[in-house]
Amino acid sequence: MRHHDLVVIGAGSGNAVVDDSFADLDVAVVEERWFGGTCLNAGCIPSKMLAHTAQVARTVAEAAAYDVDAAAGGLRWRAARDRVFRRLDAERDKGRKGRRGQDFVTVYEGRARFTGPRTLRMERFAGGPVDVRAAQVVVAAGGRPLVPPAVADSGLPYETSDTVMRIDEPPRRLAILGGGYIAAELAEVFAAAGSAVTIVEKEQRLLGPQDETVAQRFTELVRPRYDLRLGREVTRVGGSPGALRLTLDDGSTAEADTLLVAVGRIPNSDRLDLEAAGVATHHDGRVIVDRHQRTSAEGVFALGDISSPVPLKHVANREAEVVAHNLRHPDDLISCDHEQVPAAVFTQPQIASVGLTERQCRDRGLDYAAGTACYADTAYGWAMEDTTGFCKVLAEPGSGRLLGAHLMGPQAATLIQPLVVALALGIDAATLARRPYWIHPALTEVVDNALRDLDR
Ligand SMILES: Cc1cc2nc3c(=O)[nH]c(=O)nc-3n(C[C@H](O)[C@H](O)[C@H](O)COP(=O)(O)OP(=O)(O)OC[C@H]3O[C@@H](n4cnc5c(N)ncnc54)[C@H](O)[C@@H]3O)c2cc1C
Ligand SMILES: NC(=O)c1ccc[n+]([C@@H]2O[C@H](COP(=O)([O-])OP(=O)(O)OC[C@H]3O[C@@H](n4cnc5c(N)ncnc54)[C@H](O)[C@@H]3O)[C@@H](O)[C@H]2O)c1
Repeated sequence: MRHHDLVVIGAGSGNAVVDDSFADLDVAVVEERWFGGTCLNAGCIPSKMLAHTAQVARTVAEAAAYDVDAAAGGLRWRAARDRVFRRLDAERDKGRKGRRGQDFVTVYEGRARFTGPRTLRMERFAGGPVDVRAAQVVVAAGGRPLVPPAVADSGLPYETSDTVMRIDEPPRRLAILGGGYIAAELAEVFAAAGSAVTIVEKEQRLLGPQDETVAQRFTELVRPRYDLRLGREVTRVGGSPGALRLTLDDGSTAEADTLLVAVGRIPNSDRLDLEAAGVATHHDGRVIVDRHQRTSAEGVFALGDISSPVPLKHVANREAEVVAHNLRHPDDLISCDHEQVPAAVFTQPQIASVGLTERQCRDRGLDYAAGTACYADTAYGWAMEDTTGFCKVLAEPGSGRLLGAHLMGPQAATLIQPLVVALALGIDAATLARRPYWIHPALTEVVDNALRDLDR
């Protein structure tokens, strides 16, 4: 049996664990699909590159609002897709080649599964299986799209975020199952590319877990753009490939050429024979880790979507830093928390949040105040002719301790960062508003105004 000092399962965020400080060890990385993982190949990065492209198309289409004459020629899908994936596929290949070129790293291309405590079988695509034993293992195998039985059992074709961004033509009619992150972002991409979009979401609002004002206003803003079927689920997928007929739970129907399934993701823990390794999981399939990212099995760590309560890339990256340190420093372990993780939805308008929502404040019985400000009341908001953007800041009355912040509007994902820093460092609302200067007339004034609104 082959021995390695360290085996990393999954070359997404797991790949970031291994740097030159591991060069004195015998390291193995096993990857069954694509170097760079979901983020690079089918997630954050292509979706944002396409979302930005959609935004450019929309800016051109709305240029008249700024007294600019522009000919809206539409989005050339194939060209945009090829531009995006030419770059990203090259990055993937560079990452793979770089790893293969390191003499302290063995790359296994294939699927890993446990056969016992810290022992694994590498089912290689070429060359047959290899059994290995490792002193330490990092499980970073991520997750995959969840496909409900009504779709899976239909025998009809469907797309997921793994495939839809690489299709040859935008569908004339796209139905999206789910109204969360992926639906919100990719609906805009395909609408800009010319698709008529129907969204079927089981809750009454899109982006339900967002702060209630955000979810409500976003849903209303996009209502004229899409055929929204809210509070509905699909009970049957019928028709034929390219001419699908979705039957919803109220008996209504929706016709589509293509169905995109975006109802959440599940961890890949069920494909690793974790029981053999003594690695325990939560009921939802996530690997159980302590705050040092250690699993229930000695010498086995986990990180990213396979274990995280917050399946986002910046969280996976932070966890990878923690694991990289802890592998090398067993007597000086570091940890990460998931308390105040910011998140953004890259839609038009953008959405960003950190900390508690108003509902969470109420559910926890917290006394809180809300300060709000509109983009339309700032000079740069005037420049942008913005009429819908806002910032809401939640704080403890008296102390001004920040509890949460929610923005919807242009550049929200960037504007929220001072609030993220303040929450992380325990800076109260009044200090954040009054101590630093806020550049005039930048969009950041909407954040300053929301903080000052808490005093009124
Ligand atoms: C469409 C989309 C958009 C997103 N946008 C954002 C965003 O804007 N911002 C953000 O923060 N997050 C975003 N995310 C989430 C983000 O992509 C994930 O949180 C992140 O990629 C998780 O990293 P990971 O390393 O845990 O998993 P992954 O990146 O999925 O990596 C896991 C790797 O393990 C491999 N693997 C799995 N099982 C095995 C096995 N048995 N043997 C060998 N290899 C295996 C897989 O092939 C994969 O390459 C998005 C996700 C999607 C789907
Ligand atoms: N900008 C970002 O950070 C970003 C972008 C895309 C994806 N992601 C990550 O990927 C994950 C997966 O994204 P997602 O959009 O698939 O999941 P999601 O959890 O964001 O949204 C899923 C939606 O589907 C609905 N739903 C569930 N079952 C349904 C059913 N049977 N019928 C109709 N609706 C149903 C849910 O109510 C929910 O609104 C996200 O949770 C996030 O972690 C992040």
